Amino acid sequence: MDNYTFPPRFLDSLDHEQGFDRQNFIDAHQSEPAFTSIRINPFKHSALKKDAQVPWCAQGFYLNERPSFTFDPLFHAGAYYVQEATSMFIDHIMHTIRPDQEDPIRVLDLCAAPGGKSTLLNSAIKSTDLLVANEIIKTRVPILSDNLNRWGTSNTIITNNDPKDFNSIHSFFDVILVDAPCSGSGMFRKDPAAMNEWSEGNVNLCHQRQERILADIYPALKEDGYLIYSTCSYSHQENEDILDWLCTEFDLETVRIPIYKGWGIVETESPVKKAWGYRFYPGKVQGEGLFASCLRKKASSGGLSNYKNNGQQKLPAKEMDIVKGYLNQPDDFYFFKVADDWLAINREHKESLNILHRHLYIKKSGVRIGKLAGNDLIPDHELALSLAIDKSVVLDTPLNKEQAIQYLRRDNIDIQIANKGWSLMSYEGLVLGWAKLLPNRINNYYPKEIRIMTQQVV
Ligand SMILES: C[S@@+](CC[C@H](N)C(=O)[O-])C[C@H]1O[C@@H](n2cnc3c(N)ncnc32)[C@H](O)[C@@H]1O
Repeated sequence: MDNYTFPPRFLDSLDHEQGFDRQNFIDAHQSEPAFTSIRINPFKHSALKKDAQVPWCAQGFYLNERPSFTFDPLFHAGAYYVQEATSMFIDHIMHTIRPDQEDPIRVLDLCAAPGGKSTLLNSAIKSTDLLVANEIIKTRVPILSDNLNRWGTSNTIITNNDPKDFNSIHSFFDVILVDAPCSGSGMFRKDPAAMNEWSEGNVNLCHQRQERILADIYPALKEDGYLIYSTCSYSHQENEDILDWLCTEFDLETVRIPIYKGWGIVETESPVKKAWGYRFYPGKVQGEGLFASCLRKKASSGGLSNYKNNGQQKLPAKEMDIVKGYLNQPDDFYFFKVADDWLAINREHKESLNILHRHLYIKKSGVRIGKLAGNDLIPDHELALSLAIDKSVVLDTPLNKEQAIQYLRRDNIDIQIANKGWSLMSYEGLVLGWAKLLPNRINNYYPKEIRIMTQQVV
């Protein structure tokens, strides 16, 4: 990119940063293309074409060319997520702090939309662990839900809360990720227009907001629990200064994450408390700018709160039997109803769900199975994408690529049908959604909010 003009004072502000090489950084912005990378869904196997491996994430891969993801049915089926390679470092942190199978944990992704790091965390934990994915901005919750629905797991709760709403939930989470809103300089190569927004004043405002968010969420972290903090900014104030502030104001200690020299990641130390941080500079790594760090809450910082849960819905047993019939391992689930909808979440999370319900605004929990009309289930789209569905009890219609795109557009599907009733619509063995097969037509139930609306460029 030839006409790359960094904001005045931006490069000067980085000159003293550890590992910053001005010329190398400028060259990377002017001559290197932004990289395309995907992270595959370990729960949904497919024959995806992958090129080189992202060094710090076993499920991360670079693609030599950027395909049209919108027109790839495997993307809509949740076979992978398109994510910055550097963001995948959070996977390495998760595997470092939790190498073995232990007791179930609760993980919070506080600033979650659109859900890149939530799907990553979801892959890094077990189904007996819980993920709470929170997004403060209401209009950004649907994209977060869509991405997590595609991932297919049933151990996630999505909330729409301000960080301060978590203040009353003491010592609840074992891991909290704060992927904070920031000044965004790490994305300059992908989004040069963002350069016009950069100013020292904005960096300052971001710093203040980051402190507020972290102070609000701190009580919700358990003793011995981990706080992962990341930004896509290069500014010292939003990174190392925040670490110094955290280690001064709270009972937190720094956690060193092992890295290999060949990865090109710069390890930094905050000036006062010597807290470790990890900087990713284009030119040194194949990816965009990122800062990540990990802290641990000291064990002496106050006792664990005990939560009592007495909540139990009275549910009609006959209906429950019908609903259970659609899941693979129904005994692994706790079933509940919200209005007319039947939902299920991994049984271990019943108590957490009831506790969170008292404090937070829950937008989605576990998997929405559908509504009953008499003895028939009107299945929900979430059930189709879920790993929990028992495919042997429903019809499954395999589609070729052209038919899959017709389906994803909610167009008529060009196919002969022999059966009648609700059917999964699949592509290369992965489910895209539901359709109702009728004697002389197919009713397409792909949700209209997420249908493909653009024209394919050939
Ligand atoms: C860097 S983005 C998160 C990206 C996301 N973690 C991912 O990997 O896809 C920061 C998020 O913080 C949210 N946010 C903005 N202001 C916030 C605030 N005051 N408190 C908490 N979150 C905020 C934004 O809406 C945005 O979704």
